[in-house]
This record gives sequence, structure tokens and C-alpha cells, in this order.
Amino acid sequence: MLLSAYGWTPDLSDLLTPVPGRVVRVDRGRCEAVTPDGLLSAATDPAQPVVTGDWVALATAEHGPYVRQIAPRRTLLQRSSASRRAEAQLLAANVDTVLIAVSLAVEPDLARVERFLALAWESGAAPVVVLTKADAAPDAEYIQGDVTRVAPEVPVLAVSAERGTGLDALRERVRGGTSVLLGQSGAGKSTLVNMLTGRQAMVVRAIGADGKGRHTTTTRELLPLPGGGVLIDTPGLRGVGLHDQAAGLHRVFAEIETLAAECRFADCRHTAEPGCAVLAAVDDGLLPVRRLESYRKLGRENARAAARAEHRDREQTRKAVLRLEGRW
Ligand SMILES: Nc1nc2c(ncn2[C@@H]2O[C@H](COP(=O)(O)OP(=O)(O)OP(=O)(O)O)[C@@H](O)[C@H]2O)c(=O)[nH]1
Ligand SMILES: [Zn+2]
Repeated sequence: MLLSAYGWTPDLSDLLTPVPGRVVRVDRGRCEAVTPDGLLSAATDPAQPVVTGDWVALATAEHGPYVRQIAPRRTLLQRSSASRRAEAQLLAANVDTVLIAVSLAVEPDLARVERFLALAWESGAAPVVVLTKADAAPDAEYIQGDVTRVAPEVPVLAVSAERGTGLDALRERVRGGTSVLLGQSGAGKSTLVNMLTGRQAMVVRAIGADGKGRHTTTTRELLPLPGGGVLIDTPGLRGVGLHDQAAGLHRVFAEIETLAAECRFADCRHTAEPGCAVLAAVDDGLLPVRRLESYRKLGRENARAAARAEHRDREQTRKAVLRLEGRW
């Protein structure tokens, strides 16, 4: 069945009737989904936004196919989730592995790596750091050490597309599941996508409104992998940074949070307070200053993003009240 190439698991069959599909592209009010018969364009309900990677139940009404139901998401990658009421930007659903590409050819932006890790943990998926361009790095071990320290408990793989090294280990990590690739521009993401997909896009049949096949096409944003599994590569994911993944941050800076629990004051800001266990660890050379600065910076960004989200919420409430009173 065509869907098995797109990550289908048998438990989905009860859930998704009459026609199951996996969303490969979303575009203003509509989505494209791979179904057992081919690619289908379907209308979506604005109150229930779908995202690439969603499993959906499709049905047909007078005006054509539509998404009847979205299966519960195992994981969800999104931006801005600090305020529960503010709208988050959905990036991808049902992702198992978040690959974070970091180039070994340049000084790595460790703060950026921490942001990507926070986003990954927050989603429920497991991060894997992929150090790219291993052939172009004379001091690869140093960089690898630095990255490993900011990514405790996370597998760190070194690969070279140029020499073809490390790719088998990477293929093993993405086999069977759904993966996404994050990383700065120039980190080597496109090169990795090409290596992993074997450069051959999957060709599927596009189904017209009359239910008949029209032409064949490829699904560029959700790519089946030769060894099983899929890779999601959407423009939204390419430009992702970090807004307010509070829960993810705690996990990335777990060692600082553990130290903070030993501070004399419960609301210690770890700047100049007496009895601060975090500053003591810095003094003792146990905690790199850079890491503490990164923690502070991301914490501030989090607070700002949460404040913005709350402001948006208040504005919406205010406008809704004015509208009710007929004044807006
Ligand atoms: N030496 C070396 N160069 C590499 C390797 N992988 C990629 N590159 C080069 O690094 C550059 C950037 O690679 P891309 O794959 O385009 O990077 P990207 O992350 O997709 O960049 P954006 O499209 O801007 O997001 C290209 O010139 C590649 O040829 C590698 O393993 N070794
Ligand atoms: Zn402290």
C-alpha cells in the first residue's frame, strides 16, 4: 500500500475512515494528503488546522473532498506555546526524530543548538545532533566536545557527505520513523536530504475532483526514505528559531536548574545573590560562563514572548467585548 511508504501503522485503520491519508502539504484552507489511491487535495476546517505529518480521515461532500477528522498527534512541533490561549504556529506533526544539523566547518553557534534542542524536547520527539562536513574540520573533536556538553543525553553523530562517512549510523536513526531536519542556513541540510532520500523523489498519482488520476507528481515536503520512514522538509521548518519553549528549556539546562535548587533564595536570579549555587559552580569551573549566559538570554526571550502572547490575548478579548457592545 502506498501509505506504508509514508509511515502508516496498522493501529491507524480503526481511526481513519472512510479514507485515511497523511498530510504532505498545507496551503490556505486546503491540504494535500497521500491516500491509498494517490495524492488528494482536500478542504480543511479553519477551526481545526492541519499540519504536515498529520494523519487524517477524508470524506467527500458535494463540493469535493474534505478533512473529516485529525488523528490525535503523537508529537507536535510548534512555535510559541508559553501562553495556552495564544495561537501557536504549527510546524509538523507525528515526528519521531528531530535531526539538528550543525556544521563542523565553522565555529558552532551553541546557543542556537540549545534553541533547536528546546524546540525538539518540547514537541515530544527525540533530538539527534548531526555534525556535518566532518571532512572540513581540523578540530572536529573540540567542536564535538562543546556540542556534546550542551546536548546531554542526546546522540551526537558526525557525518561527511563529501567522504560518505557516518551516513549509515544516520540512516539507522531515521529508519522507519518520521524525521525533520533543522539547522542554520548552510549547515548542510539539503545535502543531507539528498543523501538520505537517495535523490529519488517518490512519484505518486494526483487524483482529480472526479476521483480519477490526472498526472503523476512528487511530494517534496514529505519524502519517503529508501530504508523506510519519511523526512519532512517544509519551508516553515527551514526558518525556525525559538520563541517560548519553556518546558524544553528546563530540559536543555537541567544541570543549571539542579544547581538553582541549592541557592539560598528560592527566587535567586543567579546574578550577585549571596549563597548562589549557580555562581559558585561557575567560580569552581564546573559550569561554563557561556552556558549560564545562554540560559539567561533564552530565559529573557521566553519571558518576552510570553508577555507578547498575553498582550495579544488581552487585545483580542478587548476587541471582542467592544464588538459585543457595537463599538468596534
Ligand atoms: N566539505 C563539505 N562540504 C559540504 C558537506 N555537506 C555540504 N557541504 C557544502 O556546504 C554548503 C551548504 O550545504 P547545503 O546542503 O546547501 O546547506 P543547507 O543547510 O541546505 O543550506 P540552506 O539551503 O541555506 O538552508 C554547500 O556548498 C555544500 O556543498 C560535506 O560533508 N563536506
Ligand atoms: Zn542562584
